[in-house]
Amino acid sequence: MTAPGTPTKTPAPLTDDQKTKADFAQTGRGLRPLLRLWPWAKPYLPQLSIMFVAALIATLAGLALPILTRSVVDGPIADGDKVALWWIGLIALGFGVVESFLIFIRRYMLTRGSLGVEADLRNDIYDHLQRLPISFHDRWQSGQLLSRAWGDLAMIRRFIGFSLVFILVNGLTFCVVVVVLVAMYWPLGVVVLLSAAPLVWMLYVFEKKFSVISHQIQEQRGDLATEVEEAAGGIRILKSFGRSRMAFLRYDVGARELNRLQLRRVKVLATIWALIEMHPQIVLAILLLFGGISVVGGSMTLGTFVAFISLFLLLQWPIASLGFLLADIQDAATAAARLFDVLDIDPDIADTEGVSNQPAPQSSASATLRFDDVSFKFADSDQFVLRGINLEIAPGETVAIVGPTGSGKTTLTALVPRLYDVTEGSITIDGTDIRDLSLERLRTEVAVAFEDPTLFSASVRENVAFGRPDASEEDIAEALEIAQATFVYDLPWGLDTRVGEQGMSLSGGQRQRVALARAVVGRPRVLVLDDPLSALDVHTEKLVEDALRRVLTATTGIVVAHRPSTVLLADRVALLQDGHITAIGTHSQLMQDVPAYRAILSKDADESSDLEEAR
Ligand SMILES: Nc1ncnc2c1ncn2[C@@H]1O[C@H](COP(=O)(O)OP(=O)(O)OP(=O)(O)O)[C@@H](O)[C@H]1O
Repeated sequence: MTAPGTPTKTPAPLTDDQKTKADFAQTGRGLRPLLRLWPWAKPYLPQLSIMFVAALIATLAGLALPILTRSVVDGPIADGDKVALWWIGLIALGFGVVESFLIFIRRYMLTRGSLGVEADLRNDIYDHLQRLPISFHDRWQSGQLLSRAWGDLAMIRRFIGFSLVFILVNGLTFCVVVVVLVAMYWPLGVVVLLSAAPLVWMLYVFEKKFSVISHQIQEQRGDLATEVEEAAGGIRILKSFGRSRMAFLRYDVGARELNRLQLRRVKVLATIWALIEMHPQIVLAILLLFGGISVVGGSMTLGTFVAFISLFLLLQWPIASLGFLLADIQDAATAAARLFDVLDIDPDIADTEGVSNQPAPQSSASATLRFDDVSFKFADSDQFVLRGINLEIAPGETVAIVGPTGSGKTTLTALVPRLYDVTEGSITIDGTDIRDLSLERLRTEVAVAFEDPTLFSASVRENVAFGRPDASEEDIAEALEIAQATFVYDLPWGLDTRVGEQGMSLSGGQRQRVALARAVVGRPRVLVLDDPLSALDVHTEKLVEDALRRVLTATTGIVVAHRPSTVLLADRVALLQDGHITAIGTHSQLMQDVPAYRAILSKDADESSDLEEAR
C-alpha cells in the first residue's frame, strides 16, 4: 500500500496510471481494439454465424407481420373473405413459432460462442501474465490486472454475445425496412432514409464523449480493486497500527471518484437516449401527417398506409436501442484496449530462438556458476544496482553473499533464475550463457527459496511438488526431512492439509521450511537461497542448517546471509557493498582482514566463533 495518510487535495505529480488516462483522453482509441479480437473470435465463427443468422431471420420474421396486415386490410377485410382470414392467421402463427425457435437457437449458440471467446481470452491473459517478467509486475498494480482479467473480459463477452449481434441485426433491419418502405411509397421512404443523418451525427458526438468516461471508469475500478486487495492482504498491519479508518478513507475517496464518474456516464447516456428516443417520434409525426394527406389525396391506399406505419414502428426498437448498444460497444472497445495494453507487452525475458531444452546430463549433480562482469539496473532507473560482478562458484561449492541492507544481494540472486536479465556481462552455467538455455530448463536446474515464503492455496504435497509435479512420494518425504518440515505429518490431514491463503495458517518458520522443501525437492544443480532461515528459532535453524549442509555439498549454492550462522553454510563469502564485490574469501579470512565485513557481522561475531568451533 502506498504511504499512509489522510487523503489530501494537494495536487500530486501524475502517476503512470493517471498519465494513461490523460493520454487516452487526448487521443482516444475508437473501436479499433475490437477488431483485434478477431483471432479469438475466429474459432467460434460457426457458432457466431449461426447466432447472427438466427437473430436476423427472427427479426425478418417479425417484419412479415406488417406486410400480412396490409394483405388483410386491402384483401380479405375489404372483400369479406373469412376463409382467407383463417389462412393468414395461421401463417402469422407460423411466423411466431419460427421466431421463438430461432431465439432459442440464438441464445444457445451465444453461450457456446461468446463464452468460448471469453474463456480463451482469459487463459491467454493468464498465460501472458505468467510469461511477463518480474519488472512488469513491479510496475503494474495487481488490482488493475485483476479488473482486466475479470471486469473487462465480462464486457467483451457481453459485446460478442449481445451488442455485436444486435447492432448488426438492427443495422440490417434498418436497411431492409428502408428498402421495403421506399418500394412501398418512395416519397415517405426517402424521408425515413434521410432521417438517419442526424442520428449518425448524434452517435458520432456521443462516441467521442463516452469513450473517455468509459476508460476512466474502468481504470478507477482497477484502482479500487487494488485498494481492496491491499487492504485484505495487509489487514494485520492495518489493524495493529490502528489504520483501518485511514484505509477506509482512502477507499472512500476512490469509491466517490468512481461514483462521480458513473454519474457523469449516466448524464451522457441520459442525454443521448432522450435524443435518440425522440428521433423516431418526430419522424412518426411527419409520416402520419404526410401519409394521411397522401391517403386523402388518393396517392396511397389505406392498407399501404397502415403497413407503412407498422413497418416504421418496427424500426423504433432498433433506433432506440442504438444508445445503449453503442454504450456497450464503447465499453467493450475500452475493455479490449485495456486488455491489449497488457497483451501487447512483449515478455523481454523469454526463450531465444534455438535455445536448448535438453536436460542436463544425469551425471552432473552440480554445476559451475559464473558471473562475468555482470552489471544490472532496473528498467525504470538510471542507477546501476550491481556493477562489474565477477564470481565463479565451483560445482558443489556454496558462496554466501553478505552486505549491508540495500547493497544488491537479493537482486544478484534474482539474476540467476532470470527473474531479471543482466544489463551488462553474462551469467553462465557450465559455460553456457543462461540466456541460451530455455527458461524451462534453466528453472529446472536452478531452484530458489526466498525470504518471504509464499505458499499457494493447495495441499502441502502440491506446494512441495510445485516446481516438480513429477516428484515421487519418496522425493517429497526426503525434501521435507531435509527442510526439517516433518511437522506437516502432524497436521490434521497430513500432506493433504490445505495451507496457504485459504488453508491452514502456518507460522512464519513453518512456511519457510515448507518453501525450503519446495526448493530442494528436485535436487537442483544450482540452489539459490535468499536468507531462507530468517524466521526460524535457534534450535530449528540448527537442524535445518545441518540438513542443508548435506544438500549443499551435492549442489552449487548461493546463499544470501545476514547472520554468521547462515554464513557458515558456505565455503566462501563474497562481501557486497554498493553493488560491488569488495572482498571474497572464507568467513574467518574476511573476519580477520576486512573491517567492513567484521562490522556487518560483528554483533553476532561471538556467536559465529562458537558455531565455527562447533563445526
Ligand atoms: N523493483 C525495483 N525497482 C527499482 N529499484 C529496486 C527494485 N528492487 C530493489 N531496488 C533497489 O535496488 C537496491 C538493492 O536492493 P536489494 O533488495 O537487492 O538489496 P538487498 O541487499 O537484498 O537488501 P536487504 O538486505 O535489505 O534485503 C536497493 O536500493 C533497492 O531500493
